[in-house]
Amino acid sequence: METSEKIGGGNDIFEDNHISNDGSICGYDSLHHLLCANLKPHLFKEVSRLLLGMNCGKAIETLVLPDSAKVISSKHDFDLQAFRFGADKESLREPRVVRVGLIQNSIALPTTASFVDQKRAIFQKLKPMIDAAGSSGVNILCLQEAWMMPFAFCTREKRWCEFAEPIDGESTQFLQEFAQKYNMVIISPILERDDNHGETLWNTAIIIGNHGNIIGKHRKNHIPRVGDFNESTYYMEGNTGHPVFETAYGKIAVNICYGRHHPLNWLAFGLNGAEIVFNPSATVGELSEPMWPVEARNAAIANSYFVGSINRVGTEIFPNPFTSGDGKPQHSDFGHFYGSSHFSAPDASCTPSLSRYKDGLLISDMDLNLCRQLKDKWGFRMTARYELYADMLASYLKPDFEPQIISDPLLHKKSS
Ligand SMILES: NC(=O)NCCC(=O)O
Repeated sequence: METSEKIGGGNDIFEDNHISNDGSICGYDSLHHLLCANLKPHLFKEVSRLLLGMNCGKAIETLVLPDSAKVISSKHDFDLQAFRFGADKESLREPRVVRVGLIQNSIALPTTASFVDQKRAIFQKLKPMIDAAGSSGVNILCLQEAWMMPFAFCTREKRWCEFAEPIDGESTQFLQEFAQKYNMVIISPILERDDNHGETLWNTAIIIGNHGNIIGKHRKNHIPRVGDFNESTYYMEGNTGHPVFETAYGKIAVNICYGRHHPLNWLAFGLNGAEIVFNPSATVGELSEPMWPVEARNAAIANSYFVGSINRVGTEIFPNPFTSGDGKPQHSDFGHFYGSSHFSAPDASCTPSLSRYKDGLLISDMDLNLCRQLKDKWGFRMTARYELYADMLASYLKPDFEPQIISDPLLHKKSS
């Protein structure tokens, strides 16, 4: 197919490069829907087998949600999808099914509104979405990276630091009520201000327990220095290691956004025993979209755990134009945050993604027994050569490290 050929056929909103103005791909809100609408059913089934994998030998099943959740989603116009990952029946262990939710959202007011109003409006927008999760019986809910503010870190302007909050600040208090009301663990990624350490800033995920208590926090390990992601102007690499939080519903961890490009970061959460790792993110189409469906799925496979990937949606326009030292003309937005939140499972299956341009709540049941079943089947944990990797890393860290390269002796021989 020619690259300029229109996959969906003759829609005026398409541009030659297939990126439409409304954030959709060729007028569809996800790749899944694009393929479903344009492939014959038997082709769509086969393509889905490869793109979404198989869970226990079957295509991933959808889950029926209570009408109350559907009513809230149509009233507030957000995407609502639900699936279920099964596991094989075991003789000695009962299934360990948890219901997990991911929320993706755009900001609620222009970035020129007062900071107080912007934050309040995001709270208002999230209320019905969290209620829909709660009334659907979600046990663990994760929000997107820095959910309580616009992702202003492209600008390098320091005034956005005002959005930062202590661990027990207003965003946490707002969510604690829902955690208690719905007996739900909530992961809240915020811009943190650490008052006890000189009022420094961090990019932090707070884990709120199902009784509304704060279980702990994790700070983003890897800070991007790519494109407009000028985050290192605001905060440093995290100092909390790779904690796994044992909650009422399973062992969970948080790999914040750019950390998903680092396989050893994923590995460390696995070594500490995580069964579900969340990847709350803020990333844009031009930069990372081809990587998005690959990295989380690979991490789930390699580490025998579930991954919940969340990305914000929409285009956020900032008052003052900025540049990022990459030769691009000055501009006032990051580009389009493409949503597409989804779950990946250790058996290489994954859910379809939420919309590329709409707020959304994605829910999935997952039987955590699948993690050990995959360890037993593929033996990745058992066959890994940690002692070799440890030696390699120890030697790499030495200033006199030399790469282990064995050159073809004929390479540098002078021709006679
Ligand atoms: N928020 C963040 O770390 N974004 C970096 C860009 C990316 O990793 O896709």
